[in-house]
Amino acid sequence: MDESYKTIIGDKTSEFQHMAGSDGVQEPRIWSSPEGGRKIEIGKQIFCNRSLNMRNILAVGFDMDYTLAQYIPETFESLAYEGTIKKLVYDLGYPQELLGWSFDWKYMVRGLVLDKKRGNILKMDRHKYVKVAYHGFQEMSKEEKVGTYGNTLIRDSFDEPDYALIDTLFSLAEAYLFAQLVDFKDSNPGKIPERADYARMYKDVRAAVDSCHRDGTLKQTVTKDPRSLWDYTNVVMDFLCGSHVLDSSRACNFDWLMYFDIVITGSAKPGFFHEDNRANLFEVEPESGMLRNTDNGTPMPQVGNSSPRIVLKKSNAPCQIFQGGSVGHLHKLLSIESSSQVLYVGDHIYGDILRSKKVLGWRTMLVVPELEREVKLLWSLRNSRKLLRLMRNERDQIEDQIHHMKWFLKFEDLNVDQKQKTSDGIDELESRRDQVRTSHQQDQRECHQKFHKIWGQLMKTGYQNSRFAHQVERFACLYTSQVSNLSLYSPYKYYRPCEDFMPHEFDILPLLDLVMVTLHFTDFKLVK
Ligand SMILES: Nc1nc2c(ncn2[C@@H]2O[C@H](COP(=O)(O)O)[C@@H](O)[C@H]2O)c(=O)[nH]1
Ligand SMILES: [Mg+2]
Repeated sequence: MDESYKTIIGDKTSEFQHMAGSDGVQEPRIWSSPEGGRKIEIGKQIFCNRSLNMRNILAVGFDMDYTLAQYIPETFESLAYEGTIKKLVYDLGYPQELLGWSFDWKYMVRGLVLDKKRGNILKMDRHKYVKVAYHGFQEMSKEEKVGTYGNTLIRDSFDEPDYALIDTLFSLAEAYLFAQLVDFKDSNPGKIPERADYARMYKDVRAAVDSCHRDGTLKQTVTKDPRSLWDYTNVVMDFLCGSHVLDSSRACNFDWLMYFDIVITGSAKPGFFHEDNRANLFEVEPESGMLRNTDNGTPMPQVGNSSPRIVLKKSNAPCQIFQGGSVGHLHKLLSIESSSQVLYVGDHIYGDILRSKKVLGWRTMLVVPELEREVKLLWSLRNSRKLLRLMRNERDQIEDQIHHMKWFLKFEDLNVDQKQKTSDGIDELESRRDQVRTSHQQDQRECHQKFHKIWGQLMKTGYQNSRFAHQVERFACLYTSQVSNLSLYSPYKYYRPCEDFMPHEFDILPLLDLVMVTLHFTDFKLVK
C-alpha cells in the first residue's frame, strides 16, 4: 500500500489518549487512569449548552467521517478539489487551464455562506447581518455590502436554494473552487462554458464534488478498491483502533467491533432520522460484505438455512452490523424508549446535529476540530480583548459627551464666548473620538486576523456570535474539539451549562469578578 495514504486520516485518537509516563512509556490518559480526572486543558474541554446527565444516556452514537476519523483537510480535501477540477474539465467542458490551479485549504472556513447567484462568499452574525463579504477573492466595500445585503426590510433567509452553507469540512474545497471560478469568469468571460452564470458554475461544482464522493474518487484513495460502504468503514475503523494500516486487501480481525453494539453503514443521513422513512435494513456479513434481508432488524432466515445468523441485542451480545434502515430500527434494536436516552456525536451541524435534535430530540454533541486552536488563541489574547472592550466603552462615552455638548450648544442661551468654547470642546472630542474609533477598528481587525486572516474568529463576527456559533448554541447540547475528549471525563458526568447573561446583567455582575470566584473555587486541593 502507498505510504502516502497514511497521511489522509489524522491519528488524533492515539495522540490524545497517550502521554509519556515518567519512565518514558506511553500510558493511556483517560479519566479513570491515575493521570486522568485532573484539570483538562482548555483546548480539550467539553463545553455545555444544555444540561446533560450521562447517567440518563443509554446509547452513544458516533458518526464516522470527520468525527471518529479526522481526515487531514490539506490532503483529503485536496483530493476532492483535484477530482472536481478533472470532472469540470473533462466532463463539463470547463477550460483546460483549471488543471493548473491549486487549492489553499486554509482559505475557507466552516460557517461561511455562498451567494450562488452573485458569486459572493459571506460571513454573517447570529442575526444574519453580513459582516464580511467577498466577491470571489475580492473584498466587497462597505457600500457594496450594505447595498446588496443591508436592506433590513427584505430579510433574506440566506438558505438554499439561492445560498449554500459551508457547514462541514467536506465543503471547503468546493467553496474555494467556486471563488476561483468567480474570479476567473470575471476576468475571462469568454472562457467559461456558454450560459454558465455564477449559479450555474456553483451547480456544476456541486455536481462534480458529489460525483467524487459517489464514484469512489475519494474513498479509493483512502483505501484501495473498497468493495462496499461496509468495507470502507471497516478499513478506516481498523486503522483508527490500532492497526494504523489503510488497506482493504489486508485480512482484518474486526477487533474494533468490540467497542460497539451496533454499526450501521450507508445510513443516508439525514433521511435516516425520519422514523417514517422505513428504508430497508440489511444485515452485513463482515467477511464477505454480503447483505442479508432483515425484518426490522430481526434476521430473516435465508433460503435453505433455517437458523438466523444474528441475535437481537442482549448483554454481551456481539456487535451487529447493518446497512441502511432508519432510526426506528435503531431504537428497536437498542431498546430505546425515549429519544432523550440517546447521545449522538457528529461533526455536521446540519446533517448530524440539527436534524437529530429537531426531528428526534436526541441529545447531541458536535465535534469542532477548529475549536482547539480557537480557544487556545482566545486565552492568549484575553488581555487584548479586555483592552478592546475598554476602547469601545471609551468611544461610547466620548460620543455621549459630544451629543450632550451639541444639544447644549443648540438649545442653551449662550453668549459668543461660551459658544466658541463649546464648539472648540466638541471639535476636540470629535478628533479624540476619531482617533479612538480608528485604533479600535484597527486593533479589532488585527485581533480577528490572528484567528483567520480573512474570516476572523469562527465563533464570532465582530462582537456578536457568528451564525455558526448560533447554530452550535441552539442545537448542540455539548461541543468539543475531538471525540476522544470524552475519555477525559467521567462516563457519569453531569454536564451543566454556564449561567446565561443578558446585557442588563453584565455591569451588575462583571465577568471579571466571576473569573476570580471561579479561580478561587477551583484552587483547592483534594486531600486523600
Ligand atoms: N454524495 C455525496 N457524499 C458526500 C458529500 N460530502 C460528503 N459526502 C459523504 O458523506 C459521508 C459523510 O459521512 P459521515 O460518516 O460523516 O456521516 C462520507 O461518506 C462522505 O464521502 C457530497 O457532497 N456528496
Ligand atoms: Mg461526519
